[in-house]
Amino acid sequence: MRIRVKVCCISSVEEARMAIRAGADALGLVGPMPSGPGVVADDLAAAIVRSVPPPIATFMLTSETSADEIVAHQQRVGANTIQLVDAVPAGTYAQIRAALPAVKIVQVIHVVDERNLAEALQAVAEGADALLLDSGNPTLVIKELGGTGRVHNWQISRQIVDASTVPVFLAGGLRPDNAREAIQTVVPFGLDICSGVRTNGHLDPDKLRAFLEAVR
Ligand SMILES: O=C(O)c1ccccc1N[C@@H]1O[C@H](COP(=O)(O)O)[C@@H](O)[C@H]1O
Repeated sequence: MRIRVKVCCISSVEEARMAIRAGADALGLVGPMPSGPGVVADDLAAAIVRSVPPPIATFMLTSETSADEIVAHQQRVGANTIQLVDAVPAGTYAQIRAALPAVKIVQVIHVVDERNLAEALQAVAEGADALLLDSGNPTLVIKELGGTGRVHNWQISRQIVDASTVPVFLAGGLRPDNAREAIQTVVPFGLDICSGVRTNGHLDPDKLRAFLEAVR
């Protein structure tokens, strides 16, 4: 199966073009977050979304947890996919779907221990279109909701992939030199990458090429 690649933390129309030229299937735009290096303002995210041609998917990362705020965020940015980087109350997906029927919902699970398997299956049961397994720590006073550059326990991620009935993306500390091992260990639907293809915060065409070569 062809592994899908989502290039996250896109911060300009030029970076979006570079990622698409290199072979990205999806782009990530990081909204306001309690921490992390990849945040872009909503108006810039909206301009990037408008520049992206089909069939490339645009994922809007949101740390909002109420349906009204999540819907308002999507309406400012216009992305076709919402990536929820924090846990949301039961019933939130249904409320989002009622307001935005054409928009896909991806739930992030921050993988720490075996308890995350139940959390992942609950998100699937609630109707998430896909899962994304990352390495944040939402229990910190200042929440870490992604963009950590750290890998997590891939054996737990593999258990989630095996149990999930929806596609699962793997994120967290992925780089050109660990991408193949990640695919072999976790067998995800796709990989999601931010810091591993950047140099001094900028998307690096050489690292991006090396990553895509390693993956495909
Ligand atoms: O990048 C950020 O600033 C960020 C902040 C809060 C939530 C998510 C964020 N980025 C996402 O984190 C993954 C993993 O990043 P990395 O590859 O470990 O650096 C990234 O793919 C984005 O989806």
